[in-house]
Amino acid sequence: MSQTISPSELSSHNTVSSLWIAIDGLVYDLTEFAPTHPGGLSVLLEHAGKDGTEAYHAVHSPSLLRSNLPVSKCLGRLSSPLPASSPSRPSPAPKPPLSSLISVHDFRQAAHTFLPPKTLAFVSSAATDCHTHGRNSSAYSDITLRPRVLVDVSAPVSLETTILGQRVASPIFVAPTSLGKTVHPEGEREIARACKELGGVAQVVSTSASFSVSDVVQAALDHPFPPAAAAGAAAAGDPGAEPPNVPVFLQLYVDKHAPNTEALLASLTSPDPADPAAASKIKAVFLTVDAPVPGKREADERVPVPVPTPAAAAATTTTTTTTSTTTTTTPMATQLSPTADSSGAALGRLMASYISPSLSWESTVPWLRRRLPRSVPLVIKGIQTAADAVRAARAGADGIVVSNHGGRSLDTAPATVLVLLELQRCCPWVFERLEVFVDGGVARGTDVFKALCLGARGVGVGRAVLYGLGYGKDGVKRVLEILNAELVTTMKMCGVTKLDELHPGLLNTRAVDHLVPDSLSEDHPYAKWRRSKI
Ligand SMILES: Cc1cc2nc3c(=O)[nH]c(=O)nc-3n(C[C@H](O)[C@H](O)[C@H](O)COP(=O)(O)O)c2cc1C
Repeated sequence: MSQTISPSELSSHNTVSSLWIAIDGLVYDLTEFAPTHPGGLSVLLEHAGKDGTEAYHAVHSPSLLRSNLPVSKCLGRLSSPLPASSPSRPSPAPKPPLSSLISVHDFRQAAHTFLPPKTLAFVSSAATDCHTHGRNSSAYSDITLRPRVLVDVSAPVSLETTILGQRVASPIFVAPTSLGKTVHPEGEREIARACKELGGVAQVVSTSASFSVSDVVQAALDHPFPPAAAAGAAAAGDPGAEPPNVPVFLQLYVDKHAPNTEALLASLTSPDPADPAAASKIKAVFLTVDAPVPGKREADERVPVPVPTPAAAAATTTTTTTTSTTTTTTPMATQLSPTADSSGAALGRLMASYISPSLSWESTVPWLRRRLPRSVPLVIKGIQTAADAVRAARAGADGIVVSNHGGRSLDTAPATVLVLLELQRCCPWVFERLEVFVDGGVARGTDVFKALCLGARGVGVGRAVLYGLGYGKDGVKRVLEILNAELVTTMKMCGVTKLDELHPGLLNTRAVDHLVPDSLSEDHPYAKWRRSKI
């Protein structure tokens, strides 16, 4: 790597057959890697022969290059720095003070005022007409509570429980979401710090996160214990008291190129003698199965693809890849302009190009089970029918997440709380065999309460956490604290002070019962399949 490379030499390697990019003053040969780049080849082509530093850091962690590319692909140092561009980004709108936000809805509204348009569209959008997205939430309000009164609820409520054998501070967990850096420069690492400060909230880290799961675990390990937990241990006079747990799970998208996934799992699960934490880096794997192809999220597709100003265009052709734009402040969006196609420019779709569409019960689940130590539970995320919950149990999964990707994958798929009811009706034994989780549309402590009453072991929150992340770790903490506090209030109002006292009898589901399938049959109850007529 002693070689120095001039800007003019760099600029001559700007094609698919020879694709070099400078990042942080070093020149990388990405020719072989480019076709498998998760964000697509065309993003790299935009930066080919140029300085991609800013675009790279907008979405990736500093360590990602080092961990994914052979050392030999770092060709040398750029002989002279490329002139810095002067992007004309509008300054972000001021944020309402954090202390003024007292509900998840407040956070959502606030995010609409300050997140850049492309980021907001990516985070908030859902598939096509957004029916499922809306019903995920509205189905919770159709289920009513049956409070018990004149019950002594003076005892403090502890939300501590276990998820997949891990001690957690709350049954509410952080659902996996991709590209955290589009919301906050520290992305998923900042979420990890918030989870630790809350005493060990479980966090599922996406394969498409801006930071690797190892980086996220490290951020949590490096972050100080919450003062309350430290004080509690000291007050108990127990120096050996267990520190707050760091329950980080990996959400897995299987790569079209299976060896990439195998290498990822091997690196995260095999004990590394030089790194005692390595063996415990991931406490479970959540295999996502509800997005074999990307959903059609029109709000995300529609946000205008930024058109570089003439000045910026000139700058990009001669010196730098950091385009200034007239329409957006999102660095990620500026990277993606050339990749917009006849379907639009959705970040979700562009990021999903590496995900394998050929997973199956027969091959994928046993293949994955063989690649994971027995101590690492396997959870299937994206179950939407009782029949598939049964398949997951029979395939040897340790858990399932009833999920429709927050309504981002297939519109008019059922609201997730209705699927929980379907499981209760058609295969109640699944709750004994597996840990059942649910996510989608959770915005209130009453929603969490209802899901727990229906047998959920934990309840995931996606967008709400990202809206909180707009304020960094304190925002994430506040979102989760609000939900925890609302859950405790609901429990006490319903005459309950312990999580294991929650049961379906605290709910009235009659308004939705007619929507819940009543059989495991794969057939329609009366419409007949006449294949010959098709
Ligand atoms: C911006 C965004 C990115 C997401 N990325 C992923 C992902 O990479 N992997 C995954 O399994 N689910 C992903 N999801 C789905 C969430 O894990 C979760 O199922 C969903 O957000 C729950 O619905 P909610 O947002 O209404 O809480 C994503 C959701 C959002 C909003």
